[in-house]
Amino acid sequence: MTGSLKENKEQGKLRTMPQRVKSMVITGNGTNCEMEMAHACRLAGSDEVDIVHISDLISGEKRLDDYHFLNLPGGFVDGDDLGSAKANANRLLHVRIRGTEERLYDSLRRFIADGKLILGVCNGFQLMVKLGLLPGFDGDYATQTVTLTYNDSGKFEDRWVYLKPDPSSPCVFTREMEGIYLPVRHGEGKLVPRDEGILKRLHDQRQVVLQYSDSSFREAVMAYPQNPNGSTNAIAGLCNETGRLFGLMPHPEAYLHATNHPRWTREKLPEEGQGLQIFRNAVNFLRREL
Ligand SMILES: NC(=O)CC[C@H](N)C(=O)O
Repeated sequence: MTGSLKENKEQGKLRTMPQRVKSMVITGNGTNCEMEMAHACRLAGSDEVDIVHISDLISGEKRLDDYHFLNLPGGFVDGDDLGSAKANANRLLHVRIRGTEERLYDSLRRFIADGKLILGVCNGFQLMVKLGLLPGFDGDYATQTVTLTYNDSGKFEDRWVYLKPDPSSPCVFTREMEGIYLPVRHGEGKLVPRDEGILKRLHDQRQVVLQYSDSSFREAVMAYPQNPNGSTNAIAGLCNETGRLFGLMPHPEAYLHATNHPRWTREKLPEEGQGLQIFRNAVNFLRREL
């Protein structure tokens, strides 16, 4: 990380070379969107992208410290037993890295303290919430204050949704983005805060990054099917206070190219899918800031 900075300082100038951005995509135990996440990171310009099995983090073979951008993909980790991502959250919280006293969670805390970026999609968002990484009030990441639970419809929802971003949110991933159209595919996407105070704080601190909306992207919508799960205040995505941790139920890695769009043969669409901008914002931010 400091290599290029040091080299450039030695040449008597501040960094002129762009920082090399290394991305990790965690997989294993039922994750199934890791290839698409890795593809999105590569298209966004990440210099290195590794798909890493969680067992290789536990064994110490791979280290979070060696990366800048952590991707937590969608899927069915541990078969959704005990509630989506709950068992995996406990794994991260309590399992120690082999031969050390450090838990995976400790390395995650260091990753966050270093100002790096984490993106959780669907099952990855569920993991962040159950770990307390989101909304992560006051950096108290071990306390869970919101959950993602069963859709009001009582069934798995697989549809495209309209999303309204909050332009005043500190989220680095959605900068310059207006209305976004992306697919959801989940059984447990309804966001429920612990109490009214938590909900108020989420809105006051502009941590509600995305809301399910009408097709003009103007109004947040509580009604089904635009709001596919009955999520409180139509919340589809949250960031932490710094905007560097972001989780969302819809899948940005599933709309990288026009041909991913359900009506691509009938509508005139830009060649690039809207989801890619989320990854590009992350990579560009890391190049600038780290
Ligand atoms: N696509 C996903 O990541 C799904 C997450 C989780 N298995 C659910 O159904 O809610």
